[in-house]
Amino acid sequence: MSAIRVQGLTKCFVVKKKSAGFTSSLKSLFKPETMVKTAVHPLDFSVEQGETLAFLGPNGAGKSTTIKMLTGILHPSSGSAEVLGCKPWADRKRLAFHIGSVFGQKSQLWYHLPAADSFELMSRIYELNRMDFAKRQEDLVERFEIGPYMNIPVRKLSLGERMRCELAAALLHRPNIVFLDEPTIGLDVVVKHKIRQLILEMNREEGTTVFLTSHDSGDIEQLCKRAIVINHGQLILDQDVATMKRELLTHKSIRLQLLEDSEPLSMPGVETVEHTGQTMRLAVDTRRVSMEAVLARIVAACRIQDVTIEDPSMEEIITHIYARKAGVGVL
Ligand SMILES: Nc1ncnc2c1ncn2[C@@H]1O[C@H](COP(=O)(O)OP(=O)(O)OP(=O)(O)O)[C@@H](O)[C@H]1O
Repeated sequence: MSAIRVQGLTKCFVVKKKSAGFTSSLKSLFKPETMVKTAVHPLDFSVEQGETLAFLGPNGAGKSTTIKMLTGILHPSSGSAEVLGCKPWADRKRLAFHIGSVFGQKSQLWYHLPAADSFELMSRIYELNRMDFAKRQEDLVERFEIGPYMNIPVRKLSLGERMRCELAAALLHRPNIVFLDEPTIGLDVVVKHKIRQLILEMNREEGTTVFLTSHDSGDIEQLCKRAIVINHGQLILDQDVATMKRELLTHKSIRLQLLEDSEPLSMPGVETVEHTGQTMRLAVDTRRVSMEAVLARIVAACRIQDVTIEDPSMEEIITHIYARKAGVGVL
């Protein structure tokens, strides 16, 4: 059975037109002119129960608007959506018992209360049986290793500690689907890894469907089997992540800050994009050379002060998708 089925889903907003100049601004204050902005064009896709889907797109592409329609927060302008057999905006309350959500930039835990109090309140909201709640909480606390933080006000926790509590809270009522919006944003590498492991574990063991938005290609590669890319509210790619990785996530960028001037690095599969004094930027074609080999070569050839490794930006990936559709190579 499909966990999510979307057909011709659209969302338009009526927005005020911005006028330039003092007179026009004054006029629009009394008689505002409006225009219709289409945030989501007719969108069609479905997600199977237990799937792990990355829902991607650049800023303003329409991801949050789509998630808001799928969780019942927004009514669509047209089209239909079924989430676990419910029409989200009509059955919002019923659906809330079966879905969970984590928004990396927003907390669903009460900020001034310890997480334990939020868990208690949520158990009442979700009408959990006392015994089930106690057992589930114990399991999640152990699994997410959040025992030491449960009785500290959430505002005093580090971002990583809070995110583990957030995720555990979202899973308290055993949701069939979790909507994760940038769940690892701002976290360090170790905590990111831990959070990803926990999400995968829940997907494997409880069959939880994962609907993820992220700008972090590590989240996409490690968590999801399938990716949908939208741009300007339109679906432009629906493909498995392994293929996407092979075809689109093929380049990494290495930025180096050196302690002393060095010769340009010459290596097959590595292009020096920028080299001024002690800064260097390299583009690595990971199909031709492994990052391990490139980093080993850099360490042998240069004295490094700092190194940053970046994945292609969402904008670069989108340019590539369009170019590929048009039959032009870009990378
Ligand atoms: N309530 C609203 N009123 C008017 N326009 C809106 C409203 N909500 C969203 N939009 C517009 O709809 C478009 C899609 O926004 P949305 O927040 O869905 O994008 P997004 O893909 O989630 O972006 P981001 O990655 O930056 O969060 C944007 O152009 C945005 O300005």
